[in-house]
Amino acid sequence: MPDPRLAAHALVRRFAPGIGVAGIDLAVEAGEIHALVGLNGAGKTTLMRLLLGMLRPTAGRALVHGRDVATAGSTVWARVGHLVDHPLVYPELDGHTNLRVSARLRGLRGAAVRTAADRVAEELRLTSCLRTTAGTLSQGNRQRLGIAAALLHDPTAIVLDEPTNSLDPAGVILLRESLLRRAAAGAGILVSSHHLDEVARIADRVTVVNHGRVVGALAPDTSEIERAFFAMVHADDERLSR
Ligand SMILES: Nc1ncnc2c1ncn2[C@@H]1O[C@H](COP(=O)(O)OP(=O)(O)OP(=O)(O)O)[C@@H](O)[C@H]1O
Repeated sequence: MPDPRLAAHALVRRFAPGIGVAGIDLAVEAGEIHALVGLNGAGKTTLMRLLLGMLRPTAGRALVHGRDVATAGSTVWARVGHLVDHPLVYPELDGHTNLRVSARLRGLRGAAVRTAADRVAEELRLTSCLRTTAGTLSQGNRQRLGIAAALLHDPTAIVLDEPTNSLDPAGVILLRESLLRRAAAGAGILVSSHHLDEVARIADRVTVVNHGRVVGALAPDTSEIERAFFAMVHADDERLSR
């Protein structure tokens, strides 16, 4: 079996005030949408930042396309797309220039830059934002632009931290369709969300994180998935408080 697109092996990240990630094993396979759910502060963003090499682990390993993130080279990162923390958007540039800059940063050159920018703008219905300075866009349109910048080079490993934040219902649907299409084409996608209904619609696997650890998995077709989520988290809290 080929390497997972993304993998965590006994990943730990401690911070001075406490623990962010306390020993997580996780894999995101090709063709899969893998959702991370957890309460605020559970460790989802920290795990994603470790998988993207934005944070160094205290212990354990993070792999992207089978390579340790600490030593992965530019050809490996050129096949990764991410939106973690804030959309990677330059506020003083217009939408189209932002997309072209992103394409270049991802290694695209020549005519491929414009083609990729135009295609993703069409896919995420961004055409009306292309001539507008990004800093003056609404929060939701800035988020769409950030998602477009993360996806325009057709990455095979995708990491999106709460991508539906600020999106309107039309944006949520466009993102859903885009991720399903990309997974069907072989991308491995890790996505965090607080919207369990949306997660249930798109995810192949739902991993529940609590206090920096994986505490279980929910089948996406679980009826009353919110109730099942809270039951799992509360059971873990109870175990820890004993
Ligand atoms: N740079 C940092 N310095 C200190 N502590 C941090 C840092 N980053 C994260 N933490 C802590 O690590 C824990 C996990 O945070 P993280 O942001 O990963 O959670 P999360 O699941 O993404 O939460 P949310 O749903 O609120 O985005 C929290 O206790 C947080 O305070």
